[in-house]
Amino acid sequence: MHEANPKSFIHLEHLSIEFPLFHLEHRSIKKTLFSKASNIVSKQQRQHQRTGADIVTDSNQNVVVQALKDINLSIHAGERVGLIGHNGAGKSTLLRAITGIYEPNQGKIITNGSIEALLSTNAGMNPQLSGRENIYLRAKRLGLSKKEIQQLEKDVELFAELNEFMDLPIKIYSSGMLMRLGFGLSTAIAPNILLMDEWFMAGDNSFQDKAKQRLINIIDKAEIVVLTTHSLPIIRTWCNRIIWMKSGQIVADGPTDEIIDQYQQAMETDSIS
Ligand SMILES: Nc1ncnc2c1ncn2[C@@H]1O[C@H](COP(=O)(O)OP(=O)(O)OP(=O)(O)O)[C@@H](O)[C@H]1O
Repeated sequence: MHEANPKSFIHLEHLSIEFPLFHLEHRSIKKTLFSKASNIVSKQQRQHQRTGADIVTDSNQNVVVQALKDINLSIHAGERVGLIGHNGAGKSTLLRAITGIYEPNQGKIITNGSIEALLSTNAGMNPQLSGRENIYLRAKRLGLSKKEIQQLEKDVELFAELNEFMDLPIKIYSSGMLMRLGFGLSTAIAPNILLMDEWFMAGDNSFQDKAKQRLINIIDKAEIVVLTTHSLPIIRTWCNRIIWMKSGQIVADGPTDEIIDQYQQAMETDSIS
């Protein structure tokens, strides 16, 4: 396990993110949407296992999805955080906000330490460029030296096993080939802060084993890990802190066993009520 370095942190203050639904401007569509939404909400008010964020109108009368609502949170070096909650609770949005993909509507995101996000297989890659050129592109963004670039290229090439396809544009790759390249690139250099949206594993069995080993390697080296998953065994194995989200807000935050117990109790109560 990596030794805790007090320098890495994630600090979120009053973070809110809304997604405008521009195509829903027409009055009748809004009306239909809200009559449906209010029915769903009233049915689900007692339930923890709802789906999706709240849909509201903002002060300018635009229809928006409230993906995150006033999140206050600090994560420090040594923490392995699992984000849990229903589909659409805001887990991925939270990770994307930390990486800087989404701008906050309100609040602040302050981070310290290099960040790598395993969110999608082709994030940050240019489809017109070859696999090799995409490696150079990433290396340039990371500001690597000539020697480091050579190491990165060798490492990713060996891992991805794309042979002559390495020099062809990635737009012609199959999804499994893209996964090999994207995963190889994202896991080549251990970041201080590792963010993972579910555990992505694909391809044949030998690829899965290799991928798992690579993932374990960067998890061990990272000072902070934040991952979203619906798998409680994965969370129990890897996380020392759980943040339980519901409709864009934090419901509970604490040590893994404590929060998982609360979560399971809530699920049982819902299923028998
Ligand atoms: N680009 C977008 N435009 C509009 N709404 C969006 C957009 N991205 C996400 N949302 C909405 O924001 C809410 C939160 O989504 P998010 O992907 O963060 O949920 P999640 O907790 O990761 O869900 P899951 O467990 O299903 O992956 C959902 O209601 C989703 O529909």
